[in-house]
Amino acid sequence: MTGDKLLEIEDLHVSVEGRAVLKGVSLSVGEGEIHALFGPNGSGKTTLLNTVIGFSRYKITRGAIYFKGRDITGATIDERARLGVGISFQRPPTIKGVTLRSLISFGSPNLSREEIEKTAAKLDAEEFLDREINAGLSGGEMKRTEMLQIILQSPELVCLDEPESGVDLENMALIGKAARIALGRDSFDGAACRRSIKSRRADYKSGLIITHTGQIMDHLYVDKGHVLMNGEIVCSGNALELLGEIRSHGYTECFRCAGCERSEG
Ligand SMILES: Nc1ncnc2c1ncn2[C@@H]1O[C@H](COP(=O)(O)OP(=O)(O)OP(=O)(O)O)[C@@H](O)[C@H]1O
Repeated sequence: MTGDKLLEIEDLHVSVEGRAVLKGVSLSVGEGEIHALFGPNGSGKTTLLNTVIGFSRYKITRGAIYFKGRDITGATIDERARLGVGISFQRPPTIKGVTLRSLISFGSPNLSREEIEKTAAKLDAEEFLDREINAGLSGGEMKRTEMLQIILQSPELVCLDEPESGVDLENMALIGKAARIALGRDSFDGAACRRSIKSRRADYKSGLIITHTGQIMDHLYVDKGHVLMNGEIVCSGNALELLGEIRSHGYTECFRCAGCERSEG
């Protein structure tokens, strides 16, 4: 374990409903780094994020997860949230009888009403604060409320599961800005941009982002990418290069390439 690693995943095997989904994933995210996760449908990307978050239905059968040097493999979802792990879901659930405002206040009791409303207004999400969580919201509206929650929660590790899904092109710029803010790269008033790169870096949060289209990468510099296939990371490297390869040759080529490397190694 090195001091600058925020998240370290070692040989992670995970089963969901008795089915082995992750089969030996190892990955580490340094402090202030953003990593992208690519992979075909059903390869295990959401399973990986939800396991890091700590949902109990994802059973870790082998391996370990460390956060800030601490073994959190057996920690509950609440303990992990308190330590600084946060997520914006791909398909957030509808929660009847609970308003978004009360959920935010429950998770972050120190936030003032004004702070919540000001941030919601910036994300064009004010009108959703007093509605039941995600009830009747469009895909894009849900993403805005998810980004609102993660900005206000301000976790040290920001996990985003397909932030662009269901978002139109105009709103994508807003989601991109919200992602930059959640990751400590920007602020609503632009103040962050006026500081030196060195002083800004101190505010950087770490991120693990699932993306199919890579659209979020038009708005955010991603340090590293990983391709997950059939529950294993088959390739890691420069995120933009990987995305380019996937766009040009598809995942079949990743699988073939990984097979070559294994037989060569
Ligand atoms: N609760 C569950 N019960 C049974 N199988 C599950 C459950 N959750 C996930 N799986 C299975 O685990 C596999 C991986 O699913 P996961 O959602 O992690 O994939 P993904 O890479 O995120 O896919 P996508 O790109 O389509 O979102 C899939 O085959 C899925 O059907």
